[in-house]
Amino acid sequence: MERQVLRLRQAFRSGRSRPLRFRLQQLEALRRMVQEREKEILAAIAADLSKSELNAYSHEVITILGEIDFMLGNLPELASARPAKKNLLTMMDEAYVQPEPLGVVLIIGAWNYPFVLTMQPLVGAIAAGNAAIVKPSELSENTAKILAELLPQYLDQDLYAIVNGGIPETTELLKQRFDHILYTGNTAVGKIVMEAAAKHLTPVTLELGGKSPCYIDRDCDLDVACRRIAWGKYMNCGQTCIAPDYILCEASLQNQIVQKIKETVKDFYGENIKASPDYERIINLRHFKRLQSLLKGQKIAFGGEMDEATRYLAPTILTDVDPNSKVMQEEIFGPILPIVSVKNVDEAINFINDREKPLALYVFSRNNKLIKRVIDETSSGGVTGNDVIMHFTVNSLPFGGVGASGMGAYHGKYSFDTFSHQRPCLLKGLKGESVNKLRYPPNSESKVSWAKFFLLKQFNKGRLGMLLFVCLVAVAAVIVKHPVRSRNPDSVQSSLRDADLVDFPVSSSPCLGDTGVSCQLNRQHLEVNFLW
Ligand SMILES: NC(=O)C1=CN([C@@H]2O[C@H](COP(=O)(O)OP(=O)(O)OC[C@H]3O[C@@H](n4cnc5c(N)ncnc54)[C@H](O)[C@@H]3O)[C@@H](O)[C@H]2O)C=CC1
Ligand SMILES: CCCCCCCCCC(=O)O
Repeated sequence: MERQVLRLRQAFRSGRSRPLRFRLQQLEALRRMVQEREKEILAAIAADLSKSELNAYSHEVITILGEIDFMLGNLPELASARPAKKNLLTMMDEAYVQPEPLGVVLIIGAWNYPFVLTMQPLVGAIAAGNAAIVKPSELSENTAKILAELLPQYLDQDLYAIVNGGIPETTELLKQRFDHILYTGNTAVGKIVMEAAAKHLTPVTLELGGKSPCYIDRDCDLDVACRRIAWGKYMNCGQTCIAPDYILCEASLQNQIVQKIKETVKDFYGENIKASPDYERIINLRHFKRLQSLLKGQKIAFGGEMDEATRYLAPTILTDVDPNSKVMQEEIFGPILPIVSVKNVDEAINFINDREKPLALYVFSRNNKLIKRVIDETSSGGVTGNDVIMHFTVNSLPFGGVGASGMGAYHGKYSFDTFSHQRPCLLKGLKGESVNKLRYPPNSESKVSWAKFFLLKQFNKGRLGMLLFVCLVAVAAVIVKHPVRSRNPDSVQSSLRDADLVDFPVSSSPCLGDTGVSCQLNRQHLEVNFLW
């Protein structure tokens, strides 16, 4: 492992990953991989999640193609230096922010969208000019295997590597020094990752989970709301980090919601859900049993059927759910939808704020003011009003959690920024020492006062006037000493060129007190000297 990281670091040090042309070429190669090997990729995802290839395409492949296209189209702009605003002391200098790659980054993915959760960060890492190690989840073993096979065929092997394995391999990997780690997965492992990263002071992006609430207001089109919620909850068999975890609504809406979701499920998956190519299975027996245990003691208003052999768990709705029950204590990550009743929106807001900050928050209402109010008075990684999941698909929005649901964000420009250092650059000339005396010892009241003028823009009218006056005196002095012979601009210039050094010890002037300013005009330029 150590040698592998070293190999990548050496390749990064060679500077190969930095030129824009190289990054674009690698991104194009990645796009070629997705297009040319689409069948194998879809088959792997499908096998891991008992998913149709059509769903594998629309849940995963499409996102990656979109992300690559975004980067190819926007990289020149994202990677270019941005001019920075200057202060009075640096106005003659060059100031800009230059994004630079971080170095060797580690991407640890989860199993539920095994292609998206590893490849989307990789697109950002390549775009930003880094070397990267990708560690797919061992639970989605087919995707992990196909990635290990395909990536070296398309990408630079010394800069981008796949490491496969489970906890021992990841533990070993985490001992190495990286320049950034982006981890997707559960909160408990997130803490392990962060602890390991801390040993090297490695910054982390943690894409974690949580219970994403979904509030349905009384003033709402319930048909539309229930259709959208059913889509987001039951897609990938509920194994989506931003799936609506539970519904909050007034008790009177409960039965209608159950009825409408029930009808939608029939529309989506037909009478025989088990036979639907659009309905997936639970990833493994451990998760199946965990979900089974969440149903104990609950009122199942719809669904609940299961088959351990195939890890089938039907789309399920629980009603009158006690907020203290187990199903409301942990992220469900399965096709179980509890409904918790609240009296009104105030109680819903309090309910949300009494718990950990979720990864996503959903609000359904005809009343935009109510939606805005819920957004203003709560916190979550992301929000979608009158829909679910969809904020994930907008790559101009940062995707990430807050508090217990994670830290940092990615997608589109935010991926590029996550894997870049925004390096501040200030380029000065070697002239202007007279102004620089302001910051050199010994310090004085007068220097501090000038520093305030230059850096805090605390204009003191007298001081500003004095500065203008000094400049005027300087120009006047030149003219007196070397009268302009004609109005021809060329001769004015030659008069200035010929000028000897003109020196005005203005500080000695009684009217200027301790200003400490003198003016000099030499052959090249007028220089105001600060004699602090
Ligand atoms: N915020 C987001 O974008 C997403 C968050 N998630 C969250 O991820 C969770 C589901 O994923 P998991 O079951 O955690 O996926 P997982 O079991 O695939 O684990 C994630 C990664 O952590 C590694 N790992 C596991 N145990 C480890 C340990 N002890 N030390 C070091 N590495 C270890 C695994 O090898 C894997 O690569 C849910 O909570 C879900 O909400 C899932 C997808 C997206
Ligand atoms: C058009 C639908 C695309 C949905 C993709 C959702 C993947 C999110 C990853 C996650 O939340 O676990």
